[in-house]
Amino acid sequence: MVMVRIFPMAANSSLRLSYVPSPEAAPRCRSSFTATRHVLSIAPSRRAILFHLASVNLVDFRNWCSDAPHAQFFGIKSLKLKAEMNDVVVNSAGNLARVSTTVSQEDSLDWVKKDNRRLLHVVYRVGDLEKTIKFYTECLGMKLLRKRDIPEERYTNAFLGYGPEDSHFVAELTYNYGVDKYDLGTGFGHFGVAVEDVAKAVDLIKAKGGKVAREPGPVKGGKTVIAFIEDPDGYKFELLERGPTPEPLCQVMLRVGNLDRSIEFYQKAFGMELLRKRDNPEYKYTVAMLGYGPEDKNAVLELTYNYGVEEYDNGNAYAQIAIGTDDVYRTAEIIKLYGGKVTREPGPLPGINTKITACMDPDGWKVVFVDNLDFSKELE
Ligand SMILES: C[C@@H](O)C(=O)SC[C@H](NC(=O)CC[C@H](N)C(=O)O)C(=O)NCC(=O)O
Repeated sequence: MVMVRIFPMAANSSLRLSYVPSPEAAPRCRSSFTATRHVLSIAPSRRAILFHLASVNLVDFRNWCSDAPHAQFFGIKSLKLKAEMNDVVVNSAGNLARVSTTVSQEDSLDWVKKDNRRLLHVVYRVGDLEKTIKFYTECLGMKLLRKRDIPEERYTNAFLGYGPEDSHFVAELTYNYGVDKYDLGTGFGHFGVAVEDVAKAVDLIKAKGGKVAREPGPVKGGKTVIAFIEDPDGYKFELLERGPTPEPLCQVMLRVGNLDRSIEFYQKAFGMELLRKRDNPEYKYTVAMLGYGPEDKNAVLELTYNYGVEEYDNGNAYAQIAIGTDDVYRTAEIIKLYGGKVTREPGPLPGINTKITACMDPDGWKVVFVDNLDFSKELE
């Protein structure tokens, strides 16, 4: 049996809820912690089902908590956890509608590593959607995956890439009605596209009338053959010569003012792995590759530090990277724990219902975390 305390909340009709296991339930849980704490010690996928897939009926939640097979989760692991769920809101229909958590740094590092994270898409603004779609499909060999028009918000999105969105990193172009020009700023670097033959790719792009900003040849200070081209809005694409890869759209390069600060933030707050760091003193810059898996199979973030440059203008053209997570609520708490600025509190997007949370990295680059299950529903 589980005792439930319900506290009316002053500001709205929601109720604040606190679960306290009864004396009989406590031994089964092997600790005297409250059931609210225990909930945080269960596998993220189960929590996701509980709190984030949909609103959960209060009776089902109570039954779930007192159900013997789940009680195994309430054991030793929960003793180690300092995490505490501090606010469960029950809406007027009796459904659990929102959960906010407080987590320790120690636990958060473990959790983010286990979360199912992947770079989903990079979002940026373009002045002429059809022109860009033509350029990406004809010059870069991308496919137009989907398009959505949101007339009430006066914008259209087009998703382009080298494979389906459920398994590939893709470009999400945004066209805002009537806006044909954006400021790229100085902080945005480029997108990376892996090709097997850079010279051949450049020839094709030239034949199609595309702009080549840097002819094919080994990168300065290295061996990889690269070239730079520009799309119709001036976004740079670095073509990188590599063998066949499942993820040709492979990099987003952003400039940062303090590389070690960024690496720490991306590792701790976003759970990314530092895949490699390379200093190029001859050309006075250092790059760090960060992501959720090896570079040959996954898209990565390339953060570049130019010696002595601590600030950039981020412009208004590049928007953000979206990352999948099993739990936007916990993600937001962890970002805050490491000093990240959450610019959109976790919760469902009006109209779409996909749960997201947004934040800024230390240089003001926006990152959005998207609920994995909601995202797959969006793609259905
Ligand atoms: C292989 C991989 O490491 C690269 O391609 S790095 C590309 C290189 N990057 C930079 O120079 C970054 C610093 C630069 N000042 C900036 O802020 O963009 C690059 O662009 N090389 C140019 C070249 O012609 O080789």
